[in-house]
Amino acid sequence: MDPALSDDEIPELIQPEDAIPELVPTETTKQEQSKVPITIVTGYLGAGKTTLLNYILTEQHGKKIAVILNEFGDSIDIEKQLVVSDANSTEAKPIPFVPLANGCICCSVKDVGVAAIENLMEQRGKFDYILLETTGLADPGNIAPLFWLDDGLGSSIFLDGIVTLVDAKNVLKSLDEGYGDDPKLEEERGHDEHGLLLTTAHLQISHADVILVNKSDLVSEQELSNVVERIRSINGLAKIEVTERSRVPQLEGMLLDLHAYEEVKDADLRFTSKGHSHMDPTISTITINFPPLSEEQVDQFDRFLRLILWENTLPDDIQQKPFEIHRLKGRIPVKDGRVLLIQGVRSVYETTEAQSSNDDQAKLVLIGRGLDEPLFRESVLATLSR
Ligand SMILES: Nc1nc2c(ncn2[C@@H]2O[C@H](COP(=O)(O)OP(=O)(O)OP(=O)(O)O)[C@@H](O)[C@H]2O)c(=O)[nH]1
Ligand SMILES: [Zn+2]
Repeated sequence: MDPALSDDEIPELIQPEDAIPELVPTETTKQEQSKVPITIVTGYLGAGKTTLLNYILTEQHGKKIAVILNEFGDSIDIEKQLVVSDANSTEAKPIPFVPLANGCICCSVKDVGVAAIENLMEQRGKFDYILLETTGLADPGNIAPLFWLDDGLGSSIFLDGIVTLVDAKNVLKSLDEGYGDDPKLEEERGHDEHGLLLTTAHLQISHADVILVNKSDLVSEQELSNVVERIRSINGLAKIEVTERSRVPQLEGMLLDLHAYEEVKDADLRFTSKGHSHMDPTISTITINFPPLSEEQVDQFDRFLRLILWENTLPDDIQQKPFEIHRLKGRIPVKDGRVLLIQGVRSVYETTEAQSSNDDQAKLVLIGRGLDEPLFRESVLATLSR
């Protein structure tokens, strides 16, 4: 396990006031060599998660993959079963989970979860990859920041991305009515001022980097395209793939090596430019384009980000309705030639820099609840003109 870091050794992930750390391509390569990527797999009961994991464990991918099934995020009951696959076996071998000696209940899920995985690697040797399957009701927005943040704390694992499986036959019903088996939880998340329910299905879709629309054999082509359109309107950033029996056409980029929390590439933002209608009343993706920033505007823009992510409000409170941001990505060119690359999940965000680019417009993409695109655009422009 990593030796404890003293306070001044802990790298700050959020450092709006400080100098922005430089993102150089070698950084990623270095990280990938020394750290183990983790993909979080979410999806409601019966959507096909186990089918997906079995498929992966029997595919010849030449990787040693640990599959962790647990109640993560919903309870401290950290894990039930661990399955490790390696290149030479087609048989998934469950191994007993060794609890942490100091895994007491009052520790945060973060400490317990990340430390447990590290502990496991110490005992079993390093894996090439970790897949963490969450329960049907887990909100990935609570889990993702834990792994992402811990990456900055010298952890030996890093968050590669989130994959959400949906059941093509039932997902529209889930979005409209919730999963129905935990009314209390959905009641807590609440209805907005229009009486719209924020369901677990919404949360699993809005945080996803890849969405597998599974059980496509059970719906007609028309139903399938309705499902895809609805999902796209919620999450304009994710890759969407239609599957049967969870058979993804390739593992790389669909399940493994997603690089979803690394450098924001122009291509990552491409889907969102197509102008999708806001079919889902609860959650939508909005895109804001604006001109490159002057150096003086960089601070103003950062203040804007902090306000919308940390205070859930727009400057001058011009949007009275409450909103909620689940995911954020942006490429913001600065007139001095830099490009700011912004990644966020819930209230956690990170700004890195790339040198020079072809971006002639800044592009900020937000996924969340109650986001009013024209108001946000107006607000960004007003902020920058101060
Ligand atoms: N028709 C059809 N059935 C599928 C498909 N994918 C999975 N199934 C079946 O659906 C059932 C549920 O699949 P699982 O993989 O167990 O779903 P899960 O998400 O892992 O469910 P839990 O692990 O219980 O949370 C199983 O009987 C699968 O064989 C599909 O594409 N089409
Ligand atoms: Zn404790």
